[in-house]
Amino acid sequence: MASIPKLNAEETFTLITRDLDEVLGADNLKALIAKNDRPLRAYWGTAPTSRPHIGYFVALTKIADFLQAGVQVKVLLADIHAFLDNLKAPIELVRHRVDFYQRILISVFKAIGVPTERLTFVVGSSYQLTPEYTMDVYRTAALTTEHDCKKAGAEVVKQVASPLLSSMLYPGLQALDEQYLDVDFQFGGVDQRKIFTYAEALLPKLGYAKRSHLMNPMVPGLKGSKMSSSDHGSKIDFLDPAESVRSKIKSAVCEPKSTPADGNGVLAFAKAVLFPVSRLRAEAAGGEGIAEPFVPADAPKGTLFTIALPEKFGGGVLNFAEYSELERAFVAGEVHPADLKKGVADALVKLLAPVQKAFLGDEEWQKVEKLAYPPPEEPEKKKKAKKINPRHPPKAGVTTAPTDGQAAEVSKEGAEALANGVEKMGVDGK
Ligand SMILES: N[C@@H](Cc1ccc(O)cc1)C(=O)O
Repeated sequence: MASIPKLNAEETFTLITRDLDEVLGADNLKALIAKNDRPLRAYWGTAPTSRPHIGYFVALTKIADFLQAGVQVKVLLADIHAFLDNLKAPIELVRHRVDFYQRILISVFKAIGVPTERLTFVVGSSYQLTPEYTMDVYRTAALTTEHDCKKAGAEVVKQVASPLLSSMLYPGLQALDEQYLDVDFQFGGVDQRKIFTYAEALLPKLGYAKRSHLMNPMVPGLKGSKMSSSDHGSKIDFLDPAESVRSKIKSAVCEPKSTPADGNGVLAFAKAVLFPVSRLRAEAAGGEGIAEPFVPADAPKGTLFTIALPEKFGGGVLNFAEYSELERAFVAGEVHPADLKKGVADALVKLLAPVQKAFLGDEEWQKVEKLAYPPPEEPEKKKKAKKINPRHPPKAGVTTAPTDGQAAEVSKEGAEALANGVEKMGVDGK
């Protein structure tokens, strides 16, 4: 990243907050910037659950802005949060995921030109198990109603019919992290908003300072809804091969003349990811520079996104210096959905190429990936292990043969259902 000429207070604030959806506590940040007696400190946290998808580009690109503005940034790999989130994954598995996430995040940061040596990676359990932190978890529990926990976690914590107590602790721990990571602001997607406002109310009650909160917009999934880790058709993973990236974009929702507000996920992705990443690359190349490799070297100066038109329709290239130009042209019907998709797929494939190359050239990382995301058990075997003779159903409270390495208790309802010959099992709530 090219070093930027020293910014004044206003420019610093503008750079820190550009492209964001919302800022809570802006005055506090402005005051710290104006005081200018130490660098600002911030963190972004991620809970290593499912494979990270390309929606993460938004946050990672924004982190590049923070670094450019001189902010010291910590990346929290929130292993305990992943464990708490109704995941039912053993903590050992989560630890492999931490390893996987750290590798992939570093690789993606490098792909977009972020100086990773200026980031500090912190694993949650490295400080969340100390007596001080633990006592603060209890203090938090004693200050928070069940209603407030549920409300705070509604958009973040996995919603299930019968939530585990662990999922209630999740927002409180996230609030405490601001204190223990010693930051001025926490950064995250706008989906974290309810946890952020809860943290603003909680920390002063514990005698700690209220922090500022910066929120990036969410990238809609390719089907027009929020990009979600559990919806495979709507999300593209960082390690998806080029063919799969192309075919997912091809089948994405992209009605002619529609905008992101109408649910056009392809345009929304160009807006939230491709233009900002490209701008970052152009800035790194020295302001006037070209955002190679996304933009061909011979494109006019200032081009951030190009669409190569098919030869059979006359060929040629469309160049865009700003997202608004692309949206205008698309809404005017000057750009066909198929061409937009092709342009977006070309740029994304180029963006992901170095990440895949790094993965394929790193045996250690491949081993970690297998440990972090073991292939699902064969359905045949699973069925066998779970089979219980309905003539001799286990009694309530009796432990059955474990199916996934953990002892499973049969609930009263489950035992009754079995005794009645009902198929559904009440084993361990699964
Ligand atoms: N809640 C964040 C993860 C996170 C966990 C702990 C934190 O302190 C911060 C962030 C997510 O949805 O991914």
